[in-house]
Amino acid sequence: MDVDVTGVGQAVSTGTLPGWDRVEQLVREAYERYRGHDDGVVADYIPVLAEADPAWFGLCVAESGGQVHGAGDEDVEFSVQSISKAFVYALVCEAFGHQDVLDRVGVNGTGLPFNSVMAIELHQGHPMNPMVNAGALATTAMVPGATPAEQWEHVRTGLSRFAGRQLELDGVVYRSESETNTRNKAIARLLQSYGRIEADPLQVVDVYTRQCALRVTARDLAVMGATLADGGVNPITGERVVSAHVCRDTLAVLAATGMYERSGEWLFEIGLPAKSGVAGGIVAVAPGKGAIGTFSPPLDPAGNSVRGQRATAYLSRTLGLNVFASSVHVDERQPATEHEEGTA
Ligand SMILES: NC(=O)CC[C@H](N)C(=O)O
Repeated sequence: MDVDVTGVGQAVSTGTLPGWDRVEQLVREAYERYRGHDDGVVADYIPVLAEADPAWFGLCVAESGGQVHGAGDEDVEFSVQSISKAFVYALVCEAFGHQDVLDRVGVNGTGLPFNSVMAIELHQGHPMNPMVNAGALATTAMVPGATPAEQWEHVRTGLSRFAGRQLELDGVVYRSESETNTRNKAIARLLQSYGRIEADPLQVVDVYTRQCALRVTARDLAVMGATLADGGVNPITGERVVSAHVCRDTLAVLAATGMYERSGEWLFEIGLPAKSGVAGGIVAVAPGKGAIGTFSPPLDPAGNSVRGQRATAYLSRTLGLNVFASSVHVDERQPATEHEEGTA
């Protein structure tokens, strides 16, 4: 609803920050601004990911009220990869309460790459947080289900409820990663050796590999993120997926660790809990307001999409989303951040 709250005949959207009344325009602007940027490298350690078109670029903003605004390749499907870690973590917290997961997995950054084995050794087998592979494997091991097939179904239906549509496995990505994921198998065995997982490590890796191969779009990511922003209620379907408490905990973990070893810089500049995946997706969540989903395959050395980071930084500033900003006004004079300029 638009009402005149300015007294001078200017319509302002209610219940949101000033930038939201031109969100449609800003999404298009972000697309135009970054579509020509071609820095970054498409991931190839999962062989099939190397076939992605480096020009793909889609973005989408989903508001808590259910409005969705997209641009570019917003409906191109890609594998969710590590972004699944955030939502599986939420599902496991919903099932067991966060304390159990906190004790087993932790919430502190490792300062090391997402697939680091050294990080596990440095912390006596503690996986440290659910957003690196060790912690994600320990989290997936906790997913409810009597068999790996039941656990996989719990993950697939759970992530589908976040997205508000049935998500499907990308069989090609699943097989490609299954044939090459010796490192994740080693990480799972290492966790087993430290008594951190009791289930069969290879079966845990298999469920984890499937969860990473679920197909999503930038639009799905925006809706999934907006469900976390909304305290666990999907803004499109109206379904409660997880509790508000679980959302709060998940967003705190994302703020601390979601962008790998660049999480501190990201939070400092962009001020939003976020999660990235090596296929090129990023979801960034503005609690109580909505979420931004982006997709573009070329990555920086930490594994975060280059165009996705820049577009999210731009939208965070222009929509006034930084969670640490005290003002409810979007400061037009606020300079562009290094992430937007590509100098970060
Ligand atoms: N950062 C990522 O997206 C990594 C996910 C990938 N499936 C892996 O385990 O290596």
